[in-house]
Amino acid sequence: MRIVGLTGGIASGKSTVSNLFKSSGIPVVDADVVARNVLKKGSGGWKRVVGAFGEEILLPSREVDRPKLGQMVFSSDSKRQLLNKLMAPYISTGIFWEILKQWAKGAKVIVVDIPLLFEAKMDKWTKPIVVVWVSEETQLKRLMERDGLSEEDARNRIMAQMSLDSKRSKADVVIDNNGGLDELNHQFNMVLSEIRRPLTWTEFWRSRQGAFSVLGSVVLGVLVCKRL
Ligand SMILES: CC(C)(COP(=O)(O)OP(=O)(O)OC[C@H]1O[C@@H](n2cnc3c(N)ncnc32)[C@H](O)[C@@H]1O)[C@@H](O)C(=O)NCCC(=O)NCCS
Ligand SMILES: Nc1ncnc2c1ncn2[C@@H]1O[C@H](COP(=O)(O)OP(=O)(O)OP(=O)(O)O)[C@@H](O)[C@H]1O
Repeated sequence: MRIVGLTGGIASGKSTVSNLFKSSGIPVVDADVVARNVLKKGSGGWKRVVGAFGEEILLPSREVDRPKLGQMVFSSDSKRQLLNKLMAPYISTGIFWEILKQWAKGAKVIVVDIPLLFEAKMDKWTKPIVVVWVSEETQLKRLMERDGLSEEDARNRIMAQMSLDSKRSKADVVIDNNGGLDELNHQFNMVLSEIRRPLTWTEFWRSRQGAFSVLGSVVLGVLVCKRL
């Protein structure tokens, strides 16, 4: 199985690119969705986070007040590091299960959309790594517009991540998303053909088909040996 890493910065366009992959029939594991499930009321992650940050981060429904928690962690490095530490094991386990589900379904190529792929050192599990890059100016503008944030809040969120230029330097494939959606589509089609190229042998052995081939060969080998 080929596990493509999709990353970038906040509001650089990862979800937009993820949706293009999904429309092309490629399954996507979304780390933000996994992280949201980790914070659902009553879950193990919720208990740890509420234990550390206190009940003031809860809404009357006892769900986490995400904008409030966001405000706290994106304006304090130590609080953000604490949240990352508490949630990381749940998020990585959640991502692992989602990948396993796709493996069991027989997917040959999957995309994992992880905003903090490099920061969380998960990059070694994915190949190739696609970085959706935009200039700081575009990033700030799109983030403020999409989330209705002040410039200060938007800058705090951008500063909480590794710079997009550093991420670009670690990428196997870069999508420059400064232009419009037509331009993005054009680049995406090139990335898609790269990602759909035949699996390498290593990728094949990692797929469900590869594992069954190994199992089949072993069973056949044993049966042949028994007859000798
Ligand atoms: C702080 C929280 C509650 C804010 O929730 P909110 O709904 O406002 O934002 P959302 O979850 O949609 O995240 C939006 C974007 O913020 C960025 N971001 C989220 N968490 C972090 C973080 N800890 N450090 C840096 N950037 C982050 C990502 O680019 C993400 O795509 C939430 O982001 C969270 O639980 N973060 C910790 C979990 C995490 O690390 N998520 C990233 C997945 S790898
Ligand atoms: N090429 C583009 N032209 C114009 N707007 C775009 C383009 N690509 C993305 N956008 C817009 O920019 C905003 C951010 O994009 P998107 O939500 O895909 O980013 P993201 O990287 O997934 O963000 P996050 O890290 O917060 O999940 C959205 O409002 C989206 O519609």
